[in-house]
Amino acid sequence: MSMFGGGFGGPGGGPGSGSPGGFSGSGAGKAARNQGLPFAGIPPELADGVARLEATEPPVRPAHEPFSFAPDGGRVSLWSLLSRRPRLLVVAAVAVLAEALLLQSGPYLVQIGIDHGIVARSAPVLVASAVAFLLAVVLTGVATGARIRQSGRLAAYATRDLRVRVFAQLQRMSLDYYTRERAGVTMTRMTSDVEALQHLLQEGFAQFLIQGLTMVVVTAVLVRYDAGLAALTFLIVVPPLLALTLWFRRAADDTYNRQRDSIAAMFAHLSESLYGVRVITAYGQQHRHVLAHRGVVGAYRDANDATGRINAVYGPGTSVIGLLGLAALLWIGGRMVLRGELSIGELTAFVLYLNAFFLPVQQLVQLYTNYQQARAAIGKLRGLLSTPPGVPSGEFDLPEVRGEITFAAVDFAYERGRPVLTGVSLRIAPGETVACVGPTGAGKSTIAKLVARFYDPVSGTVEIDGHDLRTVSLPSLHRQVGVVPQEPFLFAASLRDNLAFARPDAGDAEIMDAVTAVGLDDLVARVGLDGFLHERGQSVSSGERQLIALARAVLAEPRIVVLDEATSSLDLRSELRVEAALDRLLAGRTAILVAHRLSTARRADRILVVEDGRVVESGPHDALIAAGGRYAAMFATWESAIPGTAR
Ligand SMILES: Nc1ncnc2c1ncn2[C@@H]1O[C@H](COP(=O)(O)OP(=O)(O)OP(=O)(O)O)[C@@H](O)[C@H]1O
Repeated sequence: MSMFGGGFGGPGGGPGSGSPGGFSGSGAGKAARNQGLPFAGIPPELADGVARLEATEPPVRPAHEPFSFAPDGGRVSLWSLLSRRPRLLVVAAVAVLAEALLLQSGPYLVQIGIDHGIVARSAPVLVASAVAFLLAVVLTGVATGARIRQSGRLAAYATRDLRVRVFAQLQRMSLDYYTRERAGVTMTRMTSDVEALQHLLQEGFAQFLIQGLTMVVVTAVLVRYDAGLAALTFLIVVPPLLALTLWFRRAADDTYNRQRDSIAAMFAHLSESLYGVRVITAYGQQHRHVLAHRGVVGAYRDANDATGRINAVYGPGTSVIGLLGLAALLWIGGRMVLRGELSIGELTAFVLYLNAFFLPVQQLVQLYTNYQQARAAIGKLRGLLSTPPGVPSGEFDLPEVRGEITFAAVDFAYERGRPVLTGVSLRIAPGETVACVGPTGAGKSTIAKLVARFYDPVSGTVEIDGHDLRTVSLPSLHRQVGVVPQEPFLFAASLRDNLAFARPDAGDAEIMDAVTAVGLDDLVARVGLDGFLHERGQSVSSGERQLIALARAVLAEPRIVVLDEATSSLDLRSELRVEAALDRLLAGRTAILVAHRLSTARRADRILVVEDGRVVESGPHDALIAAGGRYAAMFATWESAIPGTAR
């Protein structure tokens, strides 16, 4: 899009020149005018070309995905994932059934060919059985193709559903979850854990059915050929196989859980190191981090080693049991052929079928490993999905509020036994601006967080216009409470998307109003509304980040503003711009500010001094100065420390 705005602006405006033009002619025209260039408009042949291209595009259905704050419940199983698309499931199951049955016709046709063709010296029977064999091979190929395609689609849908469901749950979780859980662990749930399931769903589900069915069919056929021989063979094979499988299951439970946990630890360390790369580089701690990573990767290696060890026993163990069964069959069956109780064709078919019995056992061993892995992954996902949000949404839709905030005897603690706020009671009138000041760690930000309902009080209530926030629905609350955090977060997206984050439907004119209100016009002129901001806003200055956050809040038009003032100091010009933007944002709104600069606090209607989780003083700047209490002392210290603080 910026190509149109920049590219046609004139000789000086290359695609990278970043003029603010959008696709619309007016935006591009404005850009050109800003540069003092005549705007030639979009050439008609280009516009026609775009129209033709649009006409050939298939209609795009808007994405539909219901979302609510109702707890997920965490019921997730392989069956629940597959059964959400019953039609696809039935088609896949039919393909599996056809494949399994067709696979079993081979040994039977071989037996007919030997006994009734070769031994009976009948060429037509031999040819007929050979043709039938060929046909069975072709049909098996077709059924296998259909099975792979359908089960692949089924797995792709099931994992897509699961990913979206887990993501929705993450959106539902409140801040306490994100404090507790490391980002890397959450990433593992979404990547490695879901992938472990995908593998099983894609191949495992069909293979389980095919191999299971094969075993049932083969058992029936073997019994029909010679019930005694079949019973004897199973007696030799089944008990040791069962014992080995039970041992494997117990051992796998533990080792695969360890594997999941160690992958999560590895991702957690990786993501933290990526986020913290600037600190690591600044303090030259790369080597220490490499060693630490070696530690977590080593734990993952150990877990893989453990799974490898148990697989090294289980896989060959089942093979040996199968081969011993085959040897026993040859010995017993061979003697029966010698005694004339069994034809040579029947023994051949018996041996082939027994082979066909053990092939699935081998496959099932592999699948069982996948299954154990997937079971561990499901356990972890279930844990995440069944975690209720610490701050559940209420039912009541908050109507348009006047903006009165009341704290009634509020106690709060992030961790049990470590109180952060004690007995806080206060009332903020509609339209009033209140600034919280006090020593670091006193609980100022916590008061602000309770107003935005990032957390609930341990006891007491926080109310807006007399409505206890616990009863209020979160979307209706967050529509009316705008939060400007201490460190504004910017997404890797265009400036427009970042500004209009709270109101994606806002038009360019509204966005530009907000931009002008906070004095960000020069940034927009430089990078354009379509200009791309890099991850976490690294490509803009810290003052600009603060102004973008303020413009975002202006555009959201909240009744109540909760603002945690940035502690990073700005140059005088930027600070004055931020202060002016703040005035514009707070005008006519109820506001609670966490003020780290007393220059901000003194301009508020009222100041709350917070110490040790209690409000110890409250009043306008002049009154508190006249009272000569803690605020007056803080202010005197601040004034003497910073020269020229008359502002
Ligand atoms: N998520 C959290 N989990 C546990 N303890 C926390 C959490 N957030 C803050 N705290 C603790 O709660 C206390 C109050 O923190 P708060 O952020 O409200 O202080 P503040 O007055 O805003 O400090 P500052 O001026 O440094 O921002 C501090 O002791 C802090 O260590």
